[in-house]
Amino acid sequence: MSTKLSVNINKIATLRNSRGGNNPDVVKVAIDAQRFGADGITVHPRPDERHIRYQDVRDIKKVINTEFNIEGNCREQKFVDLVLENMPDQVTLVPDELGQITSDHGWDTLKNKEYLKEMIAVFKSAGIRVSIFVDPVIEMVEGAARTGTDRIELYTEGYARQYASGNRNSAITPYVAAAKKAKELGLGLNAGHDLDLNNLKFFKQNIPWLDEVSIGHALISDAIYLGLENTIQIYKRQLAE
Ligand SMILES: CC(=O)[C@@H](O)[C@H](O)COP(=O)(O)O
Ligand SMILES: NCC(=O)COP(=O)(O)O
Repeated sequence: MSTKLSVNINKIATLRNSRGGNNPDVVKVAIDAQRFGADGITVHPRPDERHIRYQDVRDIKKVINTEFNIEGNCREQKFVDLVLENMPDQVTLVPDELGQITSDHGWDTLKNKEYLKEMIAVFKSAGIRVSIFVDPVIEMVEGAARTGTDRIELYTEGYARQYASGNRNSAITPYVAAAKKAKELGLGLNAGHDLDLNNLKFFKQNIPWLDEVSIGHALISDAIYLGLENTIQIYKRQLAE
């Protein structure tokens, strides 16, 4: 089964915002990343617009010819409105608290079951595929299945940290178990956060039915040395059967 690579371009916007102009141009990068082989573009407009701005989402939507994935916290009505206005292929719901430096946990799908059911229904009724950000915990995957979500996105920072410390077999174990449970329950399966050129191939080899990975920070960092086209092609080769 092929696994799609969705390139998260948040960090292009970080660089652009650091000088106040429009260089690098996030719309041009979205066009080129797709031309270079990305199967999708992911953006994560945060409430403080530290990188991707709400207007970027509108501008990028116009140039999408692959898949568009918008990530964010549906507790922000502004985010919900932005998603419904721009109708991406997928929305990924992430339980970020304000002021987090990055996303660092999945949903408690047991405590938030009714809330998630309500919000997922809003997007699904608009025809948008829904994925929810989940830790690799069996009970959380089972809870996700009860919310009506189409997919889960396994939060992979824990895997990346353990892999980097040399414990790749213990790193992958909870993710394989969670992925098997998701498959058993009929959930689509995405993964993301801190995936990189070192750890991606092993993750895919152990979870071959993975639908999509969304990768940003490491991929954009690698592109500084290797070039964006070359980097996207190298990442895609890590996902090849
Ligand atoms: C949800 C997740 O883990 C990432 O997609 C997130 O978009 C990273 O956000 P930053 O780019 O703001 O670190
Ligand atoms: N959902 C994960 C994502 O879009 C990118 O995360 P990262 O590769 O920037 O850590």
